[in-house]
Amino acid sequence: MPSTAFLLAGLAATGALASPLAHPRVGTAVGQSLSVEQVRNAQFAGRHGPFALAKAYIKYGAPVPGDLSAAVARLLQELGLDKRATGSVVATPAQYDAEYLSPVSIGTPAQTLMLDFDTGSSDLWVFSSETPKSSVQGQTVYNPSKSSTAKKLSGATWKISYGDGSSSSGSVYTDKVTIGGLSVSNVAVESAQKVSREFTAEADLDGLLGLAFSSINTVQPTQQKTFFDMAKPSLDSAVFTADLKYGKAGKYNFGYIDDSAYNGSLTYTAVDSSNGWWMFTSPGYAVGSGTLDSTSITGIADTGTTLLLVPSSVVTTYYKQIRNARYDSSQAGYVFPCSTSLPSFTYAVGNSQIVIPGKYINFAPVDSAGSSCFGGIQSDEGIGFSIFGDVALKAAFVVFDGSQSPRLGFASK
Ligand SMILES: CSc1ccc(CNCCO)cc1
Repeated sequence: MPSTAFLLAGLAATGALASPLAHPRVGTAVGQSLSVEQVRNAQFAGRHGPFALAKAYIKYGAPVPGDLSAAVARLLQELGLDKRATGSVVATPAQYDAEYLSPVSIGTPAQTLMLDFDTGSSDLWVFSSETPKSSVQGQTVYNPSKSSTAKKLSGATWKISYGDGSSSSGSVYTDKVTIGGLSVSNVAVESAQKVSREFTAEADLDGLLGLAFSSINTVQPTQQKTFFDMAKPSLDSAVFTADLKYGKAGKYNFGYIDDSAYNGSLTYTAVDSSNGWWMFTSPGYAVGSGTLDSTSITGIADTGTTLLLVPSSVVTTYYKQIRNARYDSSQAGYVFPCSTSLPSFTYAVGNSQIVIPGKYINFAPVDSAGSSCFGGIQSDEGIGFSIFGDVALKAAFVVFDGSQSPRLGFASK
């Protein structure tokens, strides 16, 4: 939270604390008389006593008394003039864009870990000094005992399982967390005392940073807020954006929308957050240059899932267009020759459309021979809803709007 003095100085600089009447326009001298017209200072932050009083203290370099400072801080908040913070951080793809990792600094002095920002879950958990050594194979660990700002959340525990069968659990600390210049104090940092083998195998992944809704955070007995929810009060705008890319680094921004990062305009669509996810309904889809099929697809925007998982009927329609594509039961998914030129897949968002280029849908070879490749579009069978994972999201600039009525914005890029 910027200091009151900082914010006041900022207001003063913008002229918001200046007189309501400013920039007198010098009249014309006629004979001996001179008329001076005064104009209203549109930037004046209104008639607020505390600002006027504080201005006098600032003008004469006197310290602003505590209660005046508190009155000013309250006024700044009421006027929404206290929001200044934003953040921006790179998102680097692991091999085959399986996941995207971003540097996150935790504690004092900073301990920087590479975390997977996951809009499909709501726990910030890390490999730590409490993770069994046998389960740590290359990861960087967070050591709370080396952070002067770490506080043990006494009696708190967490335990999470993910859709891909992986899991982790442990104890909880609160500490300062900084992402791309945006620092938030007292964020719940969940220390892993157990991790499943899938996480041990991901040497470059030091933990997850959940960006779904805090209602599905797993900390007990007292549920904790996500980093985004903790950051919201100081953000310019209650949003974060995901700009993931095919085979190269993308970006997560917090608190603002970079209008230079996308083409055309953003199309917003309603979110059902009742299950804690960024769930929305796409009104239709198309394969290649085909016409839009008005089969709607309801799913979650999930940066922590690699693939696009949709209803089997949609999957069949897509792979029917590809000669030599087949369902390989040993891989539990559709595969095709790696040399195949794949059709695009389009998903509608409101009245607009996001086109996933065919090459994004060649996920990875299924064997070292590299002859057969695994599709980036697979079935959502058994999940209960679809998942717009990285294969879908990296074709768009996505706004996660966490205001009073959460919504998602999509634009092509
Ligand atoms: C083992 S690497 C890993 C990365 C992200 C996640 C969270 N989302 C997955 C979809 O269930 C789980 C495991």
